Amino acid sequence: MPGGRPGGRRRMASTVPDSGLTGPVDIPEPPQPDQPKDLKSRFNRMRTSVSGTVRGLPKVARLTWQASPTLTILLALVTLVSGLLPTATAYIAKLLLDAVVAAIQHKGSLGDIVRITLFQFAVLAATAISSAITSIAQTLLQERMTLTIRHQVMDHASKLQLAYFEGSTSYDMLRQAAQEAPARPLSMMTSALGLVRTAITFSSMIALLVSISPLLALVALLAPIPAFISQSKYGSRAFWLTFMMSPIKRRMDYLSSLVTTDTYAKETKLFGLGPYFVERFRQLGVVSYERQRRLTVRRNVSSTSWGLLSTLAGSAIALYIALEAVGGRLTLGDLALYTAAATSVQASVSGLFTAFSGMYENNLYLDTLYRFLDTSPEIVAPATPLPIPSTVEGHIRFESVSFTYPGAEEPALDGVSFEIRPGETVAVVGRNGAGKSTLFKLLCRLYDPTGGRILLDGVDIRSYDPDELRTQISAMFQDYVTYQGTAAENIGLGDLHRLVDRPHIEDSARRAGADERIERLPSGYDSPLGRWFDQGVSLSGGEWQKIALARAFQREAPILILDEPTSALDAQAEHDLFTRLRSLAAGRTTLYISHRFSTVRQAERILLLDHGKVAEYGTHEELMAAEAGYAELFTLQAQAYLV
Ligand SMILES: Nc1ncnc2c1ncn2[C@@H]1O[C@H](COP(=O)(O)OP(=O)(O)OP(=O)(O)O)[C@@H](O)[C@H]1O
Repeated sequence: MPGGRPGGRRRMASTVPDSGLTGPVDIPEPPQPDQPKDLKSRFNRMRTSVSGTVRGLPKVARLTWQASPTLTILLALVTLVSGLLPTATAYIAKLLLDAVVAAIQHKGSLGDIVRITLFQFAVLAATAISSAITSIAQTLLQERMTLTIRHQVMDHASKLQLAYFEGSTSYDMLRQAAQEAPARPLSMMTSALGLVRTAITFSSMIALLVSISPLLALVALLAPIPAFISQSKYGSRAFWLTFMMSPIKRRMDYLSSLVTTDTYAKETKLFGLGPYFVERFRQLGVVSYERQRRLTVRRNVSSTSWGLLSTLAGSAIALYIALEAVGGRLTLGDLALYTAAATSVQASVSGLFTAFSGMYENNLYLDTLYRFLDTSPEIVAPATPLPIPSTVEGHIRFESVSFTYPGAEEPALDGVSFEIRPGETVAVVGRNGAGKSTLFKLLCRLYDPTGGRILLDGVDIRSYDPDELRTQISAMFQDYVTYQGTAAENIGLGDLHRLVDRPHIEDSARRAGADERIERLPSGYDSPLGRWFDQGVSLSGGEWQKIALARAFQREAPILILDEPTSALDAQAEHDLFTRLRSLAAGRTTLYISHRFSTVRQAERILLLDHGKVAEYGTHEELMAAEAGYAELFTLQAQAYLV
C-alpha cells in the first residue's frame, strides 16, 4: 500500500518531509533541475540519456531471452518484417493507381490491376498476421517475465536483513521493485523493437522517395523537425511532472488509505476524522489537478503549434507535387506515394520519440530493480561457517554488546554484558525503550551488534550460518504475525518440518493454552482464521496471541525467547501459561520479557535494563535485597494491587 502500512510503525517515505495531515496543501514544487539551456548542453544531456538507456538494453534482452528464447526470436522477426510493410503498402498503392491511370488511357491491362490487387491483399494479410503474432508473443512474454521478476524480487527480499525493511528509502526501493518493475522489461523491449521497426519503415520510405525525387525525400525528412523539437522539450517535462507530483500523490494515497483501510477505520470513526481526511484529500486533489492541467495544456498547445508548421510544409510540398503531376512530370501514383510517405515519415519521427522516451522511463524503473537485486544481504554466513553442534546446550553470553539502529543517534544497547547458564530461565525487564526487544533481536541475529559479541556455547554467533542459528531458537515477538490461514497452518508454520504434523500441532496448541478455543471453532484446526476468508473466524487479541505462542512452541529448540508473551492474555490464562512454562522451559534456556512483576519473579534470574545498559542482574531475592531499581518497580506494582 503506498504511503503507509496498516498497523505499521514505519515513517513516510523520505521524499515526504511531513505527513501532509496538517499544514499548507500547496506543497512547493521541487525546483526544476537547473541545467544550462544552450544547444551544446542540451545535446550532451540527450547523449547521456540515450547512452544510459541503450546501456540498459542488453540486460533487458537477457531477461526476455531467459523468459523464452522462441518468443523473443519470433517477436524480433515479426518486428523486422512489419517495419517494411507500411512502405510496401504505400508502394503498392502507387502501383495500383498508376496501373488504373494506364488502363484508363488504354496503355495498361486489367491483368496488371488484378496482379497488383492480389499482391496488395498479400501485404495486408501479412500486416494483420504480424500484428496478431506480435500481440500473442507480447502477452505470453509479459506473463513469463512478470513471474520471473517477481520470483527474483521475492527470493532476494527473503535474504535481506531486517534493517533493510525498516529504512524508508530501502523499503521504497523494494516496493518499487516489487510493484512497478515486473511490467517494465517487456515494455522496454517492445519500445526498443518498436524503435527498430519505425527506423526500418522510416529508412525504407526515405529510400523509396529518393527513387522518385531526392528533393522530395529531403523535404519529407526535414518537415517533421519542428514537431520533433517540441515533443522532445515537453517529453522531458513529463518526467519532471511525475517527479514533481509525487509528494502530493503520496500524501493523497496516505489520506485515502487512512479512510479506506480496515485497521484504521475504527480510530478514524471514533475520533470523527473521516470528513477531515476527506477534505484534505480534496484540497490536495485540487492542487494536483491544477498542476497537471497547466502542464497538459501548455504541452499540447506548444506541440500542436509546432506541429502545424510541419503540416504547412507538408501541404506546400503536396501542392508542388500535384502541380508537377498536372504538368506530367510526376505520375498520380507518385503523388499518392508521396502523401503516404510524408504521413508515414512524420508518424515515424514522433513514433521514434515516443518509443525512446518510453524506453528512457522504463529504464529508470529497471535501474531501481537492478539496484535492488544488486543489494547484498548484510547478515550472511561467513565464508566457512561453523556447523551448529548437534546438541546446543544454550549457554548464552553477551560481552560488551552495543547496538545503534541505522540512522539513530543514541545506542539502543550500550556495553551490555551478562551470562545465562544452559537451561536457565531469565526475565528481562525495564522501562519502555530500554532495549529489551533489541536484545532479543540481536540474539536471533536479526541485526549484528555494532560493538562487542554474543556467544552461544562459547562461540561467537556470527561464526554460524544465521539460518542454522535460528533453527536453534523458538521465538515469539511482540508484533507477531496473524497468518490468513487455518488454525493448524498458523501453528504449523513455526516448524516447516512439522507443517502438517497434526498431533504435534495439537500438542503445541495445548502447551500455549490455545487448544480449547481451536476445538470450539466450526472446523476445529482446519478453520480458516482472519477476514480474508469468507468463512474466516475473527479471533480476539488474546486468542491470536495464544496461537502465536503455539507457533513458537511448535519448534522444539534449545533456546526459547518470548517477548511479552502474555500482554494480551487474561489473568487466568497468564497464570496458567507461567505455570506450564516451568515444564515447557525444562532443559531449554528461556528468556522472556514481561512488564508484570508477578510473572517476572518466577524466573530464576532477572535482568533489568535501563537506557540500554544492564542496571541489575540476579535472582528476585537478590534484587529485592539490593533495594534498587528492580525493588522499586516491584514494590510500586505490588502496592497498586494492594490498595
Ligand atoms: N527498528 C528500529 N529502528 C530504529 N530505532 C528503533 C527500532 N526499534 C527500536 N528502536 C529504538 O531503540 C530503543 C529500544 O527499543 P526496544 O524495542 O528494544 O525497547 P523495549 O525495551 O523492548 O521497549 P518496550 O517495553 O516498549 O517494548 C528505543 O528507543 C526505540 O526507539
